[in-house]
Amino acid sequence: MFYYSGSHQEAHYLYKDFQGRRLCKYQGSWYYYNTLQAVINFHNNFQPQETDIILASSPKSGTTWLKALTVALLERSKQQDDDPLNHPLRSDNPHGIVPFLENNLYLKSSTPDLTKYSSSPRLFATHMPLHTLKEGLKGSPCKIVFMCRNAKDVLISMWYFVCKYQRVEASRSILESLFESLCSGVTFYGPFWDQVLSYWRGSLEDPSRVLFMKYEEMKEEPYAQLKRLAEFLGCPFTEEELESGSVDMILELCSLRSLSDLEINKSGKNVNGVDYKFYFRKGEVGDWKNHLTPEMESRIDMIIEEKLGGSGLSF
Ligand SMILES: Nc1ncnc2c1ncn2[C@@H]1O[C@H](COP(=O)(O)OS(=O)(=O)O)[C@@H](OP(=O)(O)O)[C@H]1O
Repeated sequence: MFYYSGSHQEAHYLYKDFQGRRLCKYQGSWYYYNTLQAVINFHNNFQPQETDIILASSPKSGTTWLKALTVALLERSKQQDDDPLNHPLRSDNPHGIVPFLENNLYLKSSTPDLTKYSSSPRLFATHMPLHTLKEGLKGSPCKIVFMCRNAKDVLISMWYFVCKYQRVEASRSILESLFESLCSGVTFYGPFWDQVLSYWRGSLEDPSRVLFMKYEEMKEEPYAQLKRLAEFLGCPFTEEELESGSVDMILELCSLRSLSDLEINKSGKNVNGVDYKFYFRKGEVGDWKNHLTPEMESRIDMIIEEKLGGSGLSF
């Protein structure tokens, strides 16, 4: 058992993930040890600004897409020239532009280059649940956007990602291990349901501060959802922009096909050495139907009913 003495909270090494890596529980969520250290660093060192924007999500829920869309929205007022080739999304992956708050590489630095969006508003991302995020924000009223995705598609997306990253075949046994972890709640940043519910409730309590978005709705009605995001962030599209097709241009720039076609996303890597191309796959709703057995489907459905029933949130 591991006791984290630098905090009033206890963190226990209680479980191992499907690869045998130890996970510690902290404030109700499971972290690898190095991420837990980064969360503590965030709590201790982060200096929020009121205008900061935090993009939150569960892993494999559309984080890359949300980052790209938000960068593109904010870039409208920052672009110094009209040359589309100078757009930051053409020379860097969204993960290179919007750093995670729980990233030791940034937060341990004595002169932290926290974000390429270092002028107001700064942009950050996180997979932490809302209560853990709020502790580091220290009462700052910054805006938080959460992207949620159907748990079954998240599972399949994670399966493919992990296998590509580990350079192993996407076998049924790995899928079954990930499935068991999802159901037991012992997943990196999990339990999935608790994390999603924290933001769902936060958005109901304070809709001007927490925007709850769904990957499936983004796919279904991208135009309306992008306008919704822009309005929430305080940078709505003007009539002129709407007439000139600005919404569609941003959606096209941030589409999976356009982003994954860029050289940076074909050959680049993130600060942890992960190939950027691994962040792009099919981007489909319902791909789980091709992979989960009826038994797996009904077990997840039962857990969703048990955990989310009565909350008003459904997938
Ligand atoms: N631009 C864009 N549009 C739509 N969908 C996209 C986009 N970029 C990435 N994706 C799909 O999102 C899945 C990866 O999730 P994340 O970006 O949350 O991954 S991560 O948590 O940041 O590692 C993964 O989903 P799956 O295809 O189902 O695996 C990606 O393909």
